[in-house]
Amino acid sequence: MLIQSTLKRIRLPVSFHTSVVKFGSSVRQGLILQSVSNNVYENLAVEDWIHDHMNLEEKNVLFLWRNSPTVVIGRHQNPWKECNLHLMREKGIGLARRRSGGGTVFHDLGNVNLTFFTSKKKYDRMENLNLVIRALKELEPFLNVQATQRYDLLLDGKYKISGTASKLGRTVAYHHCTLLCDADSSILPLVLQSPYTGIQSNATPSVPSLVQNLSQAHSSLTCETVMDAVAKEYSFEYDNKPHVQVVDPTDETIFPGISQKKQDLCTWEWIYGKTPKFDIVTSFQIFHEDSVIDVKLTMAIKNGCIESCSIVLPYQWLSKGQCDELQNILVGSKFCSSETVFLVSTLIRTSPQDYEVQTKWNILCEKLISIM
Ligand SMILES: Nc1ncnc2c1ncn2[C@@H]1O[C@H](COP(=O)(O)OC(=O)CCCC[C@@H]2CCSS2)[C@@H](O)[C@H]1O
Repeated sequence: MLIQSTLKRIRLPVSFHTSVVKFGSSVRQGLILQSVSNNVYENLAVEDWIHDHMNLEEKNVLFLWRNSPTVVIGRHQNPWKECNLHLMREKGIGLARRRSGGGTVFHDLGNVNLTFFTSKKKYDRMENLNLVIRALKELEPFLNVQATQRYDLLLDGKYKISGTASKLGRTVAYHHCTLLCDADSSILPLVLQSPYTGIQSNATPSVPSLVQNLSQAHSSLTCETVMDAVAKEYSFEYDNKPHVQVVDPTDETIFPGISQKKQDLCTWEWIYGKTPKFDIVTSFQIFHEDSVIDVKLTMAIKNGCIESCSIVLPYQWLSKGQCDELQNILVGSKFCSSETVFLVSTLIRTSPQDYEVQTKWNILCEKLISIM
């Protein structure tokens, strides 16, 4: 049966079989899946699942998905360098690290994501982007949209409407790209602007651009019309009737083992801990009881954990021993505000009833968590 050649290691349930059969038995097959979920971790888990389990030798897959407001960083990026984590927490905007490389983008329900899965041999980003351009031109024939050498899509030669990233496995590959249709363009530049200074890192930097929504150019270009048009063009490419299979990424009967994949993508160890090793070299001032204290902070952070920490300040303000106590408690801990608050409050509780020292540790703790 066809399904046996479709799947390498797993068995798909009946609902999937039916849709697969619908696409006939020709060698060129294109399956279109659309997620019902707006949860970034669930959608990234679908990508992982298809990458790990589907046989893409005789079948290409297009996955369409949208997320609630989230910043998505590349595999080798530093979130503290790429975005404003405080603003994101304040606004309830999530953070996800994807498996592919490249830069940082903002997603919300006005942004469509397209993932093109193929065998490694058939992987061709320009072909996919040309398909997207054709789809957009079906909707608005005079739309001025071009692909660049770095696989961005530009509107009117100037405004980025799509960014690309990809993952090449041993035999399979995927190319995924965004399409800004009607995203929140006022928050986008604010969340992608890091307020933190003094980060020294070799992590992949993003390449900022001027962005625009497609709906701003033509009100007809909404997420729905654009997704439909891309699905139509993709079907046309594979001589299929346009048929989009709606999938639920939490359905273990369709995607066995997917909840574990989602869990992996949600962990602190993946999102923050995978940040390439970096240093923070910075200085700041503390205003305390009519005096100004100059503080120099140097930290090395590896796997998201503080490997070394040096706080240099006038010892008349905080003795060397008290300063060392603070440094020592931080070394080995996560570079994370909740962990730092917990550790400093533990330090305060175990110390003698010295109110002045407790206040000073608290002030330093506030400064530290402001950069986390
Ligand atoms: N949603 C979206 N679409 C297009 N461009 C964006 C978007 N958000 C931000 N930007 C702009 O791109 C740069 C970063 O460009 P840069 O080239 O550095 O990175 C990318 O493009 C990565 C694209 C990843 C696509 C994946 C597909 C599914 S999961 S995420 C950023 O500073 C903004 O100026």
